[in-house]
Amino acid sequence: MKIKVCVIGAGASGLPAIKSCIENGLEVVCYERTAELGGLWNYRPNQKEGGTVMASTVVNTSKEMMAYSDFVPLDKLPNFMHHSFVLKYMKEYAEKFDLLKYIKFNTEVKTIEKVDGKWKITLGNGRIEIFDKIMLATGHHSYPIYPQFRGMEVFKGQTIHAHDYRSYKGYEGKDVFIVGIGNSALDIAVELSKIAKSVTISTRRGSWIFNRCAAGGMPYDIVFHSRLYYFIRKILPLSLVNDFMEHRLQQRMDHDLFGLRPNHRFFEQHPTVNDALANLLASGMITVTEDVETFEGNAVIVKGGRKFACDELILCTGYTFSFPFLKPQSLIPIKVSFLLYFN
Ligand SMILES: NC(=O)C1=CN([C@@H]2O[C@H](COP(=O)(O)OP(=O)(O)OC[C@H]3O[C@@H](n4cnc5c(N)ncnc54)[C@H](OP(=O)(O)O)[C@@H]3O)[C@@H](O)[C@H]2O)C=CC1
Repeated sequence: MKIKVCVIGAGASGLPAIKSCIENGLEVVCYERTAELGGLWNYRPNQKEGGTVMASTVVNTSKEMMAYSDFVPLDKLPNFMHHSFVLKYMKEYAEKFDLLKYIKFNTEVKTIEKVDGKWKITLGNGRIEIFDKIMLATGHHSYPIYPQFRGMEVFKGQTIHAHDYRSYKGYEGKDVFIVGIGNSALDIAVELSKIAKSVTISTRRGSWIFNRCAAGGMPYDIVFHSRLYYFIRKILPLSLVNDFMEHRLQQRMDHDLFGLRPNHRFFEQHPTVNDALANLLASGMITVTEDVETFEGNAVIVKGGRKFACDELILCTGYTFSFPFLKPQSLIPIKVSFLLYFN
């Protein structure tokens, strides 16, 4: 008898998971909560639950590095794709390998329990299904982290998390204050710098800012995975490789001048990728400042005492993992979310 596998989520991971099951002779069913595949890449402006990209998102991994190894993206596609191209690519992948027939759309998984060594799945419509194995492919951009800052209760402006940001509309002429310096923060800051009255980014420890392309226009992530780079990283001490990278980044933008230099070395953290920030800092359209200290009615005060007018506070403070449908939650212990990527 065939092993019965349930894949939950028809996004970037769910699709190849279905394909692998078929290739390995397993019986597979995929449950997808929404009406379309693509997960995060399925842009839904009015989406509240789950995650979705913003209207202008261009992925910061090159198509050469993010592609499925068995489905090469078309040459005519740009190296760094707008989210609509990413979604189209995923749809073509699903069609090419005939995956759609395994996906039950508009089907939410309510609970997953382990009963007598099998997985009991209760669906939104109350139906119960039993599987031998499950694969969770539900993404990790659904549960935003909301930091609590001192004095936040007196703030009279509007507060949202990057999770709920879709486009620049509504921010025209506003004083915008952004917390965090990850990729969400910089994509939003760059977009709003063109239309807002002011855009300030607050960071508690800075970041190395990296460009999509290396000198000569080759995507950096391809250069990094070349044999030459692997060789260099193997023979040289990491501190020297860090020195080299940091020197290159300093040549593009002085991280000290703009208060961006972090305590960590380049290869110690996920880098922030942004091509426009350097110019916008140099032209005063974006300001970088210290960590938040407290709030006033329509202002944010940062450590050291500087005060910034603020109508719109955007928390770009990242995400946590959660699998609320697991009963009990301890079925997958989450100690450090980072581990889930690698284990
Ligand atoms: N164009 C693209 O391809 C995009 C890709 N992404 C990806 O999505 C993922 C999520 O990105 P993102 O949403 O930026 O989240 P990240 O987790 O990458 O960044 C969160 C930021 O918030 C800061 N932060 C967290 N908590 C606090 C706090 N209490 N006070 C002050 N600062 C805080 C962090 O600072 P600290 O470092 O000090 O912890 C960090 O700067 C990443 O993998 C990113 O690469 C996101 C947007 C666009």
